[in-house]
Amino acid sequence: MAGEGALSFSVASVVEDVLQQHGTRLRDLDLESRKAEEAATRRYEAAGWLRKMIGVVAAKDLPAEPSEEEFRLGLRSGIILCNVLNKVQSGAVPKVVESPCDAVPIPDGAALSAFQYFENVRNFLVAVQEMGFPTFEASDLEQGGKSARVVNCVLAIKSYSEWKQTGGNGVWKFGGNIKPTTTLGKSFVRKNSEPFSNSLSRTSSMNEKSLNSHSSDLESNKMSNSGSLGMLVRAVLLDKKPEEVTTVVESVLSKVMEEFEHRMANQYEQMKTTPRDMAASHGNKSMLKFSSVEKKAEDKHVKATKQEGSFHRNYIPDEELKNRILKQKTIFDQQHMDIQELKHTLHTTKAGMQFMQMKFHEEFNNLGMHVHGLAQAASGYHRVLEENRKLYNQVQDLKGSIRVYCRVRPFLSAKSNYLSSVDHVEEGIITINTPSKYGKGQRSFNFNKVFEPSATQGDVFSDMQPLIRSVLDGYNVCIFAYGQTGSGKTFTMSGPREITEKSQGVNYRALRDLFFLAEQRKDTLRYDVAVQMLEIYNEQVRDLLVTDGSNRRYPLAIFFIFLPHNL
Ligand SMILES: Nc1ncnc2c1ncn2[C@@H]1O[C@H](COP(=O)(O)OP(=O)(O)OP(=O)(O)O)[C@@H](O)[C@H]1O
Repeated sequence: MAGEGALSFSVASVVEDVLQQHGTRLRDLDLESRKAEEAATRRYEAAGWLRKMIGVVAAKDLPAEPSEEEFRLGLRSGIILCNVLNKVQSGAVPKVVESPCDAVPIPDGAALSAFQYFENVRNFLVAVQEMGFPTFEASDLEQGGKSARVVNCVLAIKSYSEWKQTGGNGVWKFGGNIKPTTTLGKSFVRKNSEPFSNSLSRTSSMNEKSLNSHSSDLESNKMSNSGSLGMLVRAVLLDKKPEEVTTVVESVLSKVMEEFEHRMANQYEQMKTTPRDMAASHGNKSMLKFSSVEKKAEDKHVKATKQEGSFHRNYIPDEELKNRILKQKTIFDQQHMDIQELKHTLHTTKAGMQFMQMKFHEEFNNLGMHVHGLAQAASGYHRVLEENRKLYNQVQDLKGSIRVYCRVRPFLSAKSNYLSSVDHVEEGIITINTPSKYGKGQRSFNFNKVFEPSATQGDVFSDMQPLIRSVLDGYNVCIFAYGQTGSGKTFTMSGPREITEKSQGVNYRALRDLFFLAEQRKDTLRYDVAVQMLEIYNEQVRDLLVTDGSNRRYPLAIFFIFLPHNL
């Protein structure tokens, strides 16, 4: 269809232009003879088709190639026309009056009976008009020289019949008009259809030219153009010298090519415009139902066709248009499905988020309750701890604010054979053998605890250790050693000359415990540690940690010792 549309321009008019350029005798050409030839071709086609439709016998009055007069006489009874129309559209003419004396030919020029005239031809014309075909006047069959409109009407019926035989797909077109598939509306009737009448008077207006050149159907137009073109070419070449023929032919061909390209460009532009219009209407209202969009596109197309009467509009391929609409519908449906799927996903995600938010709040509340419980437990723990400390220190008090321990130093290696004055040790009581003038005597002394010579440094410190904790709880504690020279005071408090971890005395062990406990409690308590070291010797007190090098001694009279006591 597109190809036909592109090539459907009047080739004759193009040739005409070329001939005018070459100064030929175009104006002298016999236009009338050309018209007559064209009319004859169309008439033969109409007659041939009518004969074919009703059979040679029934069409005996209509020759295969009738003159204009033979054509008129063959059809004026209306019988052939009515029968053919009924074959094309069953029951189109309800009643057909056959000739009263069929065997007797009707004399030329003899008028038919009024009965036949009005019944057949009028019924035929009414039916034709109702079906939307180009019609003619009944008098056209009574007067000579008016058969062109009759021919046009017959060819229109022929075109419709062929369209129906091919399946009746899409819309039926004839002479630039669109005929609906179901009903044939009166709005498509054209009464003054002179085929190819203006093929040689080419105008600058594309629309006018289209209307003129397509007043008959496309096929007949092609044939007419072919015949006309042949005549033109022959006429031109007859009075041309042989050397001029090449130039003229070249000009004709180049002009035809130029016109062809021009028409192709126009056709292409229109094909681009139509989908763009549809796309615009689809794009702006993409969410509307497709049916309404389709209807709008159809309406727009029909309106444009009616208003503009553009030939090219009619040649927009219907199948291609349908395919495009179907394709766009498929894309639209797919996008609609995608949107639905996205909506579903969004809904699911939203529900998931809400569920997670609810869970989060639930767990956050649980955590808060748990933390609250822990805080209460911690508060209780601190109360219990405080109670524990009090009880602990009370135990230390009960053990005695002043405790006196006795440690018996073992014999030094050089005096290992000596006899010990200690008789025995029992439950904090040490019994000493004391010589007297009355014989050997014994004296016993009570202590909080008596450490025998076998007691280790660790054994001695184990009884001091609870007091170290009381220091960190705010109690004052004093631990000192008392005894004669060489009895082991330094050994007990510090250790031997070479100190190991095992031989460390009370001072090292007490300080280690103090720092260990301070480290344990660093999250809740902070301790400041200060050291002072004094020597009391020969009734003199000496500061052992002075850093200025002085060796000052203080009289013992001003020195007081405060014993550890519960504050
Ligand atoms: N429990 C003990 N086990 C083994 N050796 C000990 C013990 N106690 C003391 N000694 C040893 O006895 C010696 C004297 O001890 P130490 O120097 O401690 O006595 P001291 O009381 O400090 O004397 P001073 O008052 O003269 O300073 C040292 O050689 C020490 O190693």
